[in-house]
Amino acid sequence: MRALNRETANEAAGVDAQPDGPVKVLQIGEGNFLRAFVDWMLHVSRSKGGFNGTVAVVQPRPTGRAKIEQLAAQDGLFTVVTRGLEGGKPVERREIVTVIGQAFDPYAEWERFIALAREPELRFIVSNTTEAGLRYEPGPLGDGPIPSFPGKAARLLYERWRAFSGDPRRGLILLPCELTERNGDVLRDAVLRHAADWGWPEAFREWVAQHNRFLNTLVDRIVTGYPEAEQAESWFAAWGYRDAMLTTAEPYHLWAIEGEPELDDELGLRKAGLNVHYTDDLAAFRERKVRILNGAHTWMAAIGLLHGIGTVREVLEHPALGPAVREAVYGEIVPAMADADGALRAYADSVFERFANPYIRHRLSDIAMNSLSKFRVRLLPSLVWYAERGGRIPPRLAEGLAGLLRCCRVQPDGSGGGYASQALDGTTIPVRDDAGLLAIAADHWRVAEQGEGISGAVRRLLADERLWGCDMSRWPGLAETASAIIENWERGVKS
Ligand SMILES: NC(=O)c1ccc[n+]([C@@H]2O[C@H](COP(=O)([O-])OP(=O)(O)OC[C@H]3O[C@@H](n4cnc5c(N)ncnc54)[C@H](O)[C@@H]3O)[C@@H](O)[C@H]2O)c1
Ligand SMILES: O=P(O)(O)OC[C@@H](O)[C@@H](O)[C@H](O)[C@H](O)CO
Repeated sequence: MRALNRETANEAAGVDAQPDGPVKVLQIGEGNFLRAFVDWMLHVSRSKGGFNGTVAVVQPRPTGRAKIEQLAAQDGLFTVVTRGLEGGKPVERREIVTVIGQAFDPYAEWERFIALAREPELRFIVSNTTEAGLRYEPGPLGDGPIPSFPGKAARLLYERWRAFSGDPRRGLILLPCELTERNGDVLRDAVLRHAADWGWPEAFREWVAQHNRFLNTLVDRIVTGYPEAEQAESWFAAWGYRDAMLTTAEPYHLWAIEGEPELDDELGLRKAGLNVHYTDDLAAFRERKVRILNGAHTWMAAIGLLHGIGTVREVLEHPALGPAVREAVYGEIVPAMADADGALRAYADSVFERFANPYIRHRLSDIAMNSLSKFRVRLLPSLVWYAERGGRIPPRLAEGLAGLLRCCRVQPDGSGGGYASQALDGTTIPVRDDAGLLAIAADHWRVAEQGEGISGAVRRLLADERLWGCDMSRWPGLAETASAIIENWERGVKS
């Protein structure tokens, strides 16, 4: 069977996939989420006469090369299957997204990347590099590729400023989708720091600050990536083409953008009927989503993997872990939020309904990627709320922390840079996280295992501010509670 490309899209699905129109969006990130969220939205808008440009996609890290090459081999096309309940009725929709005009590896074609800055109609940069990628990383400026995402964005803006002689009308709108709090502000600050590090003129920095917009945004859609092989094969047989970039997603989607409604004139998203909000108060959207939905995910990922469980739904159906995650959310996370009222509980109800979507299998191993930085953003603020009040240690949040600490009992996996941990039954779990942070965690466990044992490892880990941005070992009772949970697990007392 033939692979998806312009020709097969036309023959097998009657899709005219000639992405014409100027490059208006540069997308830094080839991941499932951006493709099933931003690209899918722009595709919907374009098909309704809204957005009238194309997207150029590059990957943020060298490791994304295989994906970007696959996307390029498919002429930028990929399929999104939306599955779930809409108004109580099951839906399964297939769409071939046709908005990507080019996909290339910026590490292999750095000049081509820089040349995008000179595209007159370029207007937006969208990104998703996970919370780990949206970070200022000092480094030298050479002629070649810049490793970090903010560094790449800075270099690109500098080129644009030079190419258009600082024309205020050529500034860009940056829409980062990372789940970092005030992601637009973080990106702007990192870009300006790079500009200062690299000795670029004050006039450039002024142009960046005054004529480019770094908008804070909040994204919400459960995107579950490539489905199980059996499901994929049966779809391919029915569709008449194969698609290695296929991704599945739930029907629910929300993009809240801190900016004025007129932004929609260029994107056409709201006009196309998509659930996009332009708002001056992103905080409320963000807090409830990151703490409740993502917090529950991060909690389930570590504990579930340790217990040999593969998906979100299986955690919810587990006799002990299902009630435990609900207790974590309703009993500890919701009460620790600013407006702990009925609306938040209703939101939590809707989140558990989405988790239970019978059509999606959300893999814990996907959710677990970069769990250390996710924990800081998604669960730690709830834990801090209790620590600051000096009350009892919230047992379920402590359990989530214990799960993460135990998952971080890692060793190099022999692949040259990778790390692996072990589930409670001794099965290997690959751990994908920042290599520097994993090396720190591995070291604490290694030292403690020479005599101090689990409680020593936990104390060392909690005291290390490089992992959490604070010293969690100072919170009375936390280390003891987390150690006792891990010791119980190791003794065979499962959650
Ligand atoms: N999948 C979802 O349901 C969903 C929903 C909302 C938000 N998100 C966001 O999307 C991110 C990626 O999820 P995905 O489902 O697309 O996963 P994915 O594995 O398909 O893509 C991950 C992307 O992040 C990049 N990345 C990872 N670590 C990085 C680092 N340290 N520096 C730079 N880039 C890095 C990868 O190169 C890749 O482009 C999540 O962390 C989250 O912030 C995902
Ligand atoms: O995508 P990640 O890896 O940042 O986090 C995993 C999930 O919590 C996340 O993808 C949610 O499904 C998503 O944020 C829902 O909008």
